[in-house]
Amino acid sequence: MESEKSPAEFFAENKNIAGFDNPGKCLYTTVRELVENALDSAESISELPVVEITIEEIVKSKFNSMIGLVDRERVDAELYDDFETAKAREKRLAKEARAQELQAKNAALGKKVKESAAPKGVKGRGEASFFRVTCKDNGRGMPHDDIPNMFGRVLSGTKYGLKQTRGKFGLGAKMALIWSKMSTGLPIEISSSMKSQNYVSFCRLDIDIHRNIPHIHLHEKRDNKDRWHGAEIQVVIEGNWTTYRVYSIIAFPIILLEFSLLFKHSKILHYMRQMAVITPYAQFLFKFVSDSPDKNVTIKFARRTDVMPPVPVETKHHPSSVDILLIKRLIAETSKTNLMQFLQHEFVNIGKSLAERLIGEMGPDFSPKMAVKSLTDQQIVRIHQLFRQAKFDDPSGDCLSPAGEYNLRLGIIKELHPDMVATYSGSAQVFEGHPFIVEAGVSLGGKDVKHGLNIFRFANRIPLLFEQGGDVVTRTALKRINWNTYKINQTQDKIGVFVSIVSTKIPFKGTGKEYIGDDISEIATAVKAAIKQCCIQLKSKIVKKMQAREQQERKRNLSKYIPDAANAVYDVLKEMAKSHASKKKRFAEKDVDILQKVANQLITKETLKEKLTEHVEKVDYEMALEYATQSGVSEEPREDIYLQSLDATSNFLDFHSTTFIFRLVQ
Ligand SMILES: Nc1ncnc2c1ncn2[C@@H]1O[C@H](COP(=O)(O)OP(=O)(O)OP(=O)(O)O)[C@@H](O)[C@H]1O
Repeated sequence: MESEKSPAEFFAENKNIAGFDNPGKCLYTTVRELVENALDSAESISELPVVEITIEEIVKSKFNSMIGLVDRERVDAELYDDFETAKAREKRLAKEARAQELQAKNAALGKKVKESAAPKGVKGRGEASFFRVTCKDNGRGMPHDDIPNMFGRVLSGTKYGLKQTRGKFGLGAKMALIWSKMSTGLPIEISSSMKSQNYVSFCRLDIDIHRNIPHIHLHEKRDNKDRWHGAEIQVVIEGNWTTYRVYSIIAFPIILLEFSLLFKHSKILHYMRQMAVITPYAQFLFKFVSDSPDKNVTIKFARRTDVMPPVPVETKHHPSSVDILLIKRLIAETSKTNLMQFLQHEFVNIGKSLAERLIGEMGPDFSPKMAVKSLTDQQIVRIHQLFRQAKFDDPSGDCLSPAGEYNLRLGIIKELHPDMVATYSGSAQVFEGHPFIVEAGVSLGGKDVKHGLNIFRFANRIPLLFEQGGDVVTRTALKRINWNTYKINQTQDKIGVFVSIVSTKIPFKGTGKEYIGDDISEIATAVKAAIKQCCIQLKSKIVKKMQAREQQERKRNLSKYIPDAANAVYDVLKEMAKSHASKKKRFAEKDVDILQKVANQLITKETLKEKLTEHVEKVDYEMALEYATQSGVSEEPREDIYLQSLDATSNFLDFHSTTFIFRLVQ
């Protein structure tokens, strides 16, 4: 018997496509999807995002009581997959303890800590943990009646226009709901309120996977006393939280180290940190809550700027970017009747005269007035072929919303505290009819940065954390940049490479859409150029720093010899003064003056030391001045200082000088 699969069923069976491959990834992807929806929502109403994410671990017994299942003790232990004999357990624990000790030692010595440091749980599928994930935002909210369909129907509605979006599949929260349905059977809870709405919509629903329709448990309006607007989504899923405070067990004293280890083990925290880099205008509060306090984490990623990139705007398709299916869809959905209007209105960069020329070129079967909906399959193929071969102006990048050089720089400084940073923002370019912009940052030094290359990749302003190896950014940074040329040591220095690509189409590779391939030469070239631009800026800073260091060293070396030199000169003067006193030798008038002062102790060793020190200082100052005038004071490395007001609504008054801006909060 033939049966048809609903889209929801299809994704339930192929959840790896949407990033739900294993419990760890499921928790990660759920958080990601909710955070990205929250940002989209706040940005869509130009509200500076405030996003709160809470992951609450629910132990199995608590979970069972939540669903009304009586917890049963294991009776027949050997029946279970994770059964371990007493001897095997002892062996494993000893091995783990040894590994931890070694780790602590290595970490204390500043050695690289292997990622596998987390103690592995015992083998078996029985390890399931449950998590309540809550994400609250201050965004647009959702219309009361639309909520069930927004969350409970996969692939609902077609997006007609084209624009830069954070999502990869248009599945996001729905996939999280399907996963909760599959792993815990619990519904999703949504609270939402739109601006100036006097009620909060509350909806508890799950999805009828077979019929691909929402199954509503409760949908009601509640009081909105606080005039809140935004959304709060809560879902309970099976997952895995892989952060272990390995060293807290053996009371390792350095908190900072613990923090960096935390980052090492948690993709979610990595993600949050990278999101904070690319979204410095948002405030994130991340909480992990469990029954064991040493596992709990609260991290606030503060907002550092009020400057938000513009909202990406919808654009029409570029003729060289469409395929046959898309042309058919555009024909089916267009409100235009004839071919001429269709070409002019449904694509960018086809004006009236170009439309006429194109139709002429299509052949005698085509005419400007012909009904567009009457085009045959063959005729559509002809149009497609012509679109592929004809020359069109490039699409403009105006519809794109890059992070902005200022924001990228701020983000890097606030999250990594590097010693040096350079950023660059390229102009819009095109691949296969899609505009794209590459922005880059390169930093040196900083907090929680390992030696060598640390690569941070962003696509449409979301961090990409998996499948780094094949990515165009990784490959370019590793293979096509000669770091030595820029006085950067590829293995010794702590190098941060940040590349953000925005486009109406990100050419992701792999089923998980976690990396951008290296095969699109336009993108590869732009990435290389952007990184190089940063390196060039850094090189001049590095050279200046080196010169400054040399100068300092010269001063230090000269100062080192001052006591000896003063002693030697003083001894000579003393001898001369003696000779003068005993009239053994005659001296010139002006020397006599000095020698008398030496004899009368008006010039001492100390005087000489003082004078020499003064001289070294003076020479050093003069050289520094000369150097600064030569290289231009304005080009001196300048560090930005940010003062954050306590009250975001305050008015500012800025004092501008050539070297700083002072902002007064009124
Ligand atoms: N926090 C939120 N605030 C307001 N609307 C939301 C929020 N989360 C989801 N939505 C609405 O629900 C819809 C469905 O969300 P979902 O994540 O399933 O798909 P998507 O956002 O369209 O796709 P993707 O997440 O892959 O970009 C969204 O398009 C949006 O309109």
